[in-house]
Amino acid sequence: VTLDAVELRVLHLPLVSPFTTSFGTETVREVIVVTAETSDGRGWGEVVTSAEPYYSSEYTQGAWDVLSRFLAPALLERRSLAPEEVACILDRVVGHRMAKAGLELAVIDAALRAEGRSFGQYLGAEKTRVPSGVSVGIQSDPAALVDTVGGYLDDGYVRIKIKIKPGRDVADTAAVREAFGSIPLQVDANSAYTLQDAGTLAELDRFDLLLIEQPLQEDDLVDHATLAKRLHTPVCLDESIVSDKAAADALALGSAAILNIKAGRVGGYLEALAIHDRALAAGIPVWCGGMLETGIGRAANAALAALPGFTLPGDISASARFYERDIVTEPAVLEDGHVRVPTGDGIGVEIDQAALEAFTVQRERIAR
Ligand SMILES: O=C(O)CCC(=O)N[C@@H](C(=O)O)c1ccccc1
Repeated sequence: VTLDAVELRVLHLPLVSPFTTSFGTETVREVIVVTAETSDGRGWGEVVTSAEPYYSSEYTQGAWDVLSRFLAPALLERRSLAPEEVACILDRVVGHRMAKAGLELAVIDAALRAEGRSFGQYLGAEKTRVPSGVSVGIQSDPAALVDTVGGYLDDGYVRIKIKIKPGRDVADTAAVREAFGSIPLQVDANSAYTLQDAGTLAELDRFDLLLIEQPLQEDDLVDHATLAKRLHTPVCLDESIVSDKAAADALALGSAAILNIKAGRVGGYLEALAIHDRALAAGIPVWCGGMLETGIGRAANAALAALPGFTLPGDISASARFYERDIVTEPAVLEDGHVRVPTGDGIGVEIDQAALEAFTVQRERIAR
């Protein structure tokens, strides 16, 4: 494609309910939508940063700055480029993986729409729908957690993930097990523990969990391997897996038995595909993580989750789990516990321009 301009928009999307994790509470999702304007038409991508750098070092205004001053200009300098070249062209910039991922998806989407090819077909998707897991934030107390989980089970979600942190872990997990029996259940600590908490984490072994996600810090690959030897519950990594190289190191060290793959966290869907292929070859199950995506990222994630190595339900919930109004004309819906893989050209969703305008709080167009 020949890239003529890149448009950046910061959106503020109100969440239907506060979302609390071990690093804080979000009530409004601040996200960047990237539009690639090419000679063959437009494509869309999404930067999955939060307003604050609490999940990782990236945050929305930082992503905005690096996209505006470095990443978009680097692509615009090229007369024409193939989507597969984007990561390499942006490699000069260190880090800023979520920003890079959003820009890469917009270019891929534009190229595929022009070719009349779906993102699922491009990645090698093998399913037409994917099982939908739901991520449940930390609630006011275990009883409230049970109520919230009950609601999502009634909606049909096939897997429950609850957030935990020190003091809100064993009792909460016990309450969910007590109320709902042997439903597929996993916990996500978002790095809230240290090796000293191994005893507490070992208490979770009695709940027959699918996995415990990211108990320690992002750069604790060796400590996660040490912890894994003391737990029966499989350790899954999220924040630590920032690239295919990090995935290789984590598997070599025994830091993780399962991987959560998020295209934004690793720098793009092509890097995510490489990690999928590596895990598949190693017999390591993977699942698709979520970053409260709008319909743009949600559609792309559904295609990614349809690859053969994604054998565990991902955090691909219905759009309505987070948003009253999405920015695509066909928000993801839950049908019999599954979300459809879009079959249209590119990521297979159309932008609801009115909604996009309504939620836009900042906009910039960077032309060649
Ligand atoms: O279903 C979703 O989109 C949210 C899944 C989820 O829990 N995301 C968590 C995470 O740690 O994975 C998150 C929330 C906010 C910001 C970053 C990450």
